[in-house]
Amino acid sequence: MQTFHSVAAPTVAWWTPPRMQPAALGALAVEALLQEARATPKPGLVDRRGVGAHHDLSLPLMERSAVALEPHFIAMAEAAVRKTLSIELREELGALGRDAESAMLRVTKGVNTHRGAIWALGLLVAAGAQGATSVKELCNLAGAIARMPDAKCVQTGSHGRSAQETYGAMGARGEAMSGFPHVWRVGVPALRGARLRGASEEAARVDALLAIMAQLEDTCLLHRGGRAALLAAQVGAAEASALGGAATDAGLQRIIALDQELLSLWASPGGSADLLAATLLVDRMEKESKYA
Ligand SMILES: CC(C)(COP(=O)(O)OP(=O)(O)OC[C@H]1O[C@@H](n2cnc3c(N)ncnc32)[C@H](O[C@H]2O[C@H](COP(=O)(O)OP(=O)(O)OP(=O)(O)O)[C@@H](O)[C@H]2O)[C@@H]1O)[C@@H](O)C(=O)NCCC(=O)NCCS
Ligand SMILES: Nc1ncnc2[nH]cnc12
Repeated sequence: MQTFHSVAAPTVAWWTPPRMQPAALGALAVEALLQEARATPKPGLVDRRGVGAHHDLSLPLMERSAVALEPHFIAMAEAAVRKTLSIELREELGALGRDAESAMLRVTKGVNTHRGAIWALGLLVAAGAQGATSVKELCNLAGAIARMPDAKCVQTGSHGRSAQETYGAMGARGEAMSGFPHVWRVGVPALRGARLRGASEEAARVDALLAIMAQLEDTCLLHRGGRAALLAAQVGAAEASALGGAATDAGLQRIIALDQELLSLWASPGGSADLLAATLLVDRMEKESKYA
């Protein structure tokens, strides 16, 4: 009779991917902002066609602003490497974010190009620096950081705040504190679904924006045009998606019609644009962490 000698199973050390380095995280954040700004056509927004519903923005200005933010995203990632998830980390990120806003205003000569994006992408970069790798982990950890108090954050009046008071909108703060649901549950699935259907990368990015616009309570739209503007954007984006999105003629026609509608309302979905950038960032961070 054959005897079997027991062989001790090799102890499997759970392999954890090395954390992405702050410099790499900063570069990915800027790349996401540049890809967002250049994606075309985006209803009401700055893109390669023009300036959308903005008198003070342009594609070159958005690009200069994005590039100027790289050292600030790196600094946020470095802070998240040095500190554990704590109020101290939250307060340091808040201070670094305000520094980034000041740098943005210096580069843009006072124009608000990326205030919301600094907030969203800063939190996600910090989450990546703390070792989160999957899309969901990144959004969950960024949400946990956002929910921490920042005693040094002076609550000034803002368009988002007034939209919150007038319409009860959650805004950028609420989106982050909820763990970026419009990124992991809406933007990333739309981006990856469009790619799987064979859409070009640019069309997939526009489709991700449409999916976000169709569901997001964007305080930029509320600030500019109230509920009418928000509804026009949500309905138009949903219709464009249902017609096949940016990879189809019918979808493109509806996108251009929506662009005209938003221009006539002088309304711009800046918050949705930020969450497209956040979608592109976490999509790439997850990929990079698999091959780190
Ligand atoms: C939490 C803060 C972002 C402050 O938020 P709050 O809502 O109080 O202040 P706002 O200045 O209104 O910033 C909100 C910006 O966030 C984007 N956004 C809007 N809706 C949403 C949403 N539902 N989810 C996610 N993000 C959203 C949007 O930002 C983009 O649009 C801006 C450009 O568009 P534009 O229409 O030109 O905007 P304006 O120039 O203001 O209006 P006009 O005069 O032209 O009509 C641009 O910012 C894009 O990024 C909203 O604008 C955070 O900034 C904060 O707390 N700051 C204080 C300092 C701090 O602690 N920072 C560090 C944190 S790590
Ligand atoms: N492409 C864009 N156009 C207008 N506002 C924005 N905020 C962030 N990205 C934007």
